[in-house]
Amino acid sequence: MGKEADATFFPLKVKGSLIKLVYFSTNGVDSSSSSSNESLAASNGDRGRHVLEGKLHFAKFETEKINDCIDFIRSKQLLLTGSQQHGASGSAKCVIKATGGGAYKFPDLFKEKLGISLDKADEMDCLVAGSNFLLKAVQREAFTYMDGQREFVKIDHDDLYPYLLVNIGSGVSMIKVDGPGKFERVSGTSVGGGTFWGLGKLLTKCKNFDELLELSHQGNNRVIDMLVGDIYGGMDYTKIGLISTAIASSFSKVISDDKELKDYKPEDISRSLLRMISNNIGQISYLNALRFGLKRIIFAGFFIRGHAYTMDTIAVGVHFWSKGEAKAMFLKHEGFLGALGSFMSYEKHGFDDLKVHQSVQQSPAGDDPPNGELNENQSIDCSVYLSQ
Ligand SMILES: Nc1ncnc2c1ncn2[C@@H]1O[C@H](COP(=O)(O)OP(=O)(O)OP(=O)(O)O)[C@@H](O)[C@H]1O
Ligand SMILES: CC(C)(CO)[C@@H](O)C(=O)NCCC(=O)O
Repeated sequence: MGKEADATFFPLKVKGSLIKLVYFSTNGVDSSSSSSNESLAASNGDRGRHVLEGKLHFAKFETEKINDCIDFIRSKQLLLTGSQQHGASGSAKCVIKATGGGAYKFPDLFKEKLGISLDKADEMDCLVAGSNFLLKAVQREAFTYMDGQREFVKIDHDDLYPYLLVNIGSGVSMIKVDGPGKFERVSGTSVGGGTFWGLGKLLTKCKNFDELLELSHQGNNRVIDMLVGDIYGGMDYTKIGLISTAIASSFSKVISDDKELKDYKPEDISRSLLRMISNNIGQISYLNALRFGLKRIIFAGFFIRGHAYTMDTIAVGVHFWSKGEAKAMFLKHEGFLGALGSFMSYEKHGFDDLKVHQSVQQSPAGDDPPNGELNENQSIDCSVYLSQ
């Protein structure tokens, strides 16, 4: 594969099931000598600094295929740093930012195979930095999802905080974000994306996550879940606001069925499981939003995968419990918050010669893939500032 870029900076989020990689490529344009870009630098009080125009790219790899990730880094020649390119610290050893458990697990492998050192960045700091960056800098990033419709939300920068960030990875973290770098992890639950994938794998024999998610499209959870109507002779329980089709108890129908696991369709199991976990996360999130008076709940993490049924369940749950007061929002680059945040942290941790220009535009909206998974192969045009 040919050389992808002249200057790259790439942080990793190496965790539980997936490795996320965000990298910057310039396509060889150093704008410090171009008059139009010089004036851009000057207008930001950054006269004299190199400005690199380029793109942020996003990639993910299953952790068990870490060698694919290493080959990718090698084949794209991601090992050049911007400062090396500019001769500022040509002899500097190559250090990459990494967050999550893998930063603790894989340093030797990266050292041995690529000769690079992993510099650990705090996971929560990175999640919040990544989320704030996306919400503030990237247009057409945050959206609501209702009745099968995605509606992009224009974020007013003066009215962004506070919000609740719910990161649904293997486990779930709920973080009250009050400003740049100002946040508190207020809650969490171990019933998250890993639970869906783990239980789903056991119960359906699916070999990969995409297969399990795909199955949920075709399933019918009523075969597995006990509905209010099953308990109340097909009627709503109007007095407490529960319609007959509401789930009274997830998975409870199987108790009275004289059936074994093999008698249930994997697609029905997958759908019930997805509904149970999404509902539960939606409800705990709403309760935490209520606890702190937050109106905006941003859901991220790779569990979501731009999946219509997942987003619908979460959004409907938040709408239902908050009686329309709180709003669930989703992000296009939902799974890359931590990796993006560690990208931003190059600035804080010794690489103080790197800044991402905030007024980025996204590549044309036409890039959106039709299957609703929006977060991959969606590069973001941006500028990186390098001090001399
Ligand atoms: N291809 C995939 N393989 C495995 N899991 C996937 C895949 N795509 C989506 N997922 C889901 O994403 C979850 C992991 O999400 P993510 O990568 O955001 O979190 P993480 O960083 O591994 O977890 P945590 O934050 O709890 O440490 C999995 O548990 C699974 O539900
Ligand atoms: C442990 C982390 C933060 C690792 O990413 C995540 O998996 C998580 O938030 N789990 C939920 C743990 C809990 O709050 O019960």
